[in-house]
Amino acid sequence: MQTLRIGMIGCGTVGTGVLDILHRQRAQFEALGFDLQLKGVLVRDASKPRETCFPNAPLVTEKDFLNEVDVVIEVMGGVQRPLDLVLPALQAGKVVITANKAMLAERWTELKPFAKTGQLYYEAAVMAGTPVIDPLSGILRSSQPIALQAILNGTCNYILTQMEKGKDYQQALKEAQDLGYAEADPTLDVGGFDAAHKLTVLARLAFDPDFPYADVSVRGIDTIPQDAVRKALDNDQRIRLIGSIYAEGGQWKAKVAPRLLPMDHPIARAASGRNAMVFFGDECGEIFVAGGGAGGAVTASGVVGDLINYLQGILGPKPIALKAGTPSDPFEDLPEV
Ligand SMILES: NC(=O)C1=CN([C@@H]2O[C@H](COP(=O)(O)OP(=O)(O)OC[C@H]3O[C@@H](n4cnc5c(N)ncnc54)[C@H](OP(=O)(O)O)[C@@H]3O)[C@@H](O)[C@H]2O)C=CC1
Ligand SMILES: N[C@@H](CC=O)C(=O)O
Repeated sequence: MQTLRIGMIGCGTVGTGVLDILHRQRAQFEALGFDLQLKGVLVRDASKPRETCFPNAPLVTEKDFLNEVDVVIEVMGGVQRPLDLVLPALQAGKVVITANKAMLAERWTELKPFAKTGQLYYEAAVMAGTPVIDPLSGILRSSQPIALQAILNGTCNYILTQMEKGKDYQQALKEAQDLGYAEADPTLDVGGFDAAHKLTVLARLAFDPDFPYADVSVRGIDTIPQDAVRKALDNDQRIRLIGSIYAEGGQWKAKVAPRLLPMDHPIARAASGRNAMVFFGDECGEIFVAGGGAGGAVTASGVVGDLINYLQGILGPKPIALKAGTPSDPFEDLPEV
């Protein structure tokens, strides 16, 4: 049995879920030949009560234990602070698993070299535990990508679904926060920026490794009136916040915007709080993936899935450049709201 020393940064909605899975799945890690040792869990307030089944989780407020681990799991959030914590670990040759799409999108210059070496794992950063990074960096690479369209933010999908049921925007946002879906700053969700972070991660992974976050055109749902949501329903349509990547003039483009979707559109059927993605590839055709996109347990399952991949000898996803091919606008018939 090989000992694997783990250090975790953050123990909130996602971190608590990670601790639970690490405890519940310990037989699986042993079956893979690993004895996992949790050396520390960095938090702001170690005395705060936390609901986790992990016995005696070593909660600390000092980062020194990170020098003594093999794998760092970052589920804290933010941009500069987590980057300052994970970069030394990556530079020391350690593996980093993160759910932090804001850090990935905004500080790619520093992180990309470690994505290239396969030290950086980030399945949970996009669509939580619903697998998209894994297939896009694996089996779907055999196809020339044409376009991608997706619901990438669980909070917005929850809010819009609840507004369809007549609930007020503020009440629906409060519920999404209570469910653990929203970011610490919910402006990131409703303003479309969280979806833009995730779209950037996807764009770099499957289309252009250097796609700039600043090039994503972003609109959110914070100005969508209840009337518009109702009117769409009356016409057998739904308003959803859609992220899209497509080719135009020989270049990849990325856009986040609220759009009108026919009720029977595959991604319009994603239930309250869930995410969905359609990927169009020349050879594979249309591939549809849907599932939980926010919340503690499902996101934690993506994080621990990365750990299991690492333990099985699978490297983190490597970004590869693919030429923008056939000009495509899969949204011709999905008007912006
Ligand atoms: N919630 C979700 O559905 C999803 C979240 N993510 C990403 O996962 C990450 C974590 O999200 P989530 O769990 O919801 O966030 P939470 O706000 O619930 O948890 C954040 C954790 O980080 C700790 N923390 C925050 N700042 C500091 C600091 N300066 N020093 C030490 N510890 C700190 C907090 O400590 P304390 O507990 O003491 O306050 C807390 O344990 C984010 O990057 C988010 O974008 C990704 C996919 C889905
Ligand atoms: N705030 C995010 C959480 C997961 O990434 C969302 O609502 O989708």
